[in-house]
Amino acid sequence: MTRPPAAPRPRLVVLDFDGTLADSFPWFCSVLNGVADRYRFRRVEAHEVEGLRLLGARAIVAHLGIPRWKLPLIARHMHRLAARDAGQIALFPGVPAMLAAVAEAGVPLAILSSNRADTVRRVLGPDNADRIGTYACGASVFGKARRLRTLLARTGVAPDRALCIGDEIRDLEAARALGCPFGAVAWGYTDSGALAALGPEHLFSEPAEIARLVAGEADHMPRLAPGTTLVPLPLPNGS
Ligand SMILES: O=C(O)COP(=O)(O)O
Repeated sequence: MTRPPAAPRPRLVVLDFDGTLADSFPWFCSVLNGVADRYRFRRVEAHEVEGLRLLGARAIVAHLGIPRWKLPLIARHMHRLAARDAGQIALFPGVPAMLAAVAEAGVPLAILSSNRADTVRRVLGPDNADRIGTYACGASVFGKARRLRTLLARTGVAPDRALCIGDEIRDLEAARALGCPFGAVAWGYTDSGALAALGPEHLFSEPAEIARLVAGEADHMPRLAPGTTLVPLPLPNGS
């Protein structure tokens, strides 16, 4: 049996932050119900968490009964709390080595996050932060596609050579909207089976796999079926 040809090496790796590089889900759960009380949306009981990890952000927002107009206020408050608590949030094991290996392979790194750039840099620490060429931070919850479009335009990288990596369905949707390949990580906020069901080009089970793929050593990664083409989706309104 012949193997599918290895994908061309990416010219840019675009990383999500929370749930992809930063292990912030325990912190997120610890502050969520306080934010729910303050902004009057549904509290989340411990037994609901696994079910919510199967859903995309739109479905979670609907489940919590959050009206669209409140979302930017809630996100801004959450990001203030994250800035306050940045010292409690750690990177996933293997992330610093992955960033170093990708940088060593000569492939530029960008971060595309809804979180604030100052918080992202603090959690990364100075050595890791210096490896990131571009910070596209502060995207609205559903505004990542627009940020990604700007990032691609600024860097001049063709969408099919920009490998986007994230842990949420909205990360995958942003990549698809621009026609970028997407690698889902199995260690983040969204359940890995729910991400796999959407047919990401790659599914990573540990950060070292990202480095191996980018360095061109891994043509065994799960891929879309041969013949599947990436069709850019229209950008959702307001994103
Ligand atoms: O802080 C958030 O709202 C989520 O951040 P992310 O975009 O890095 O996942």
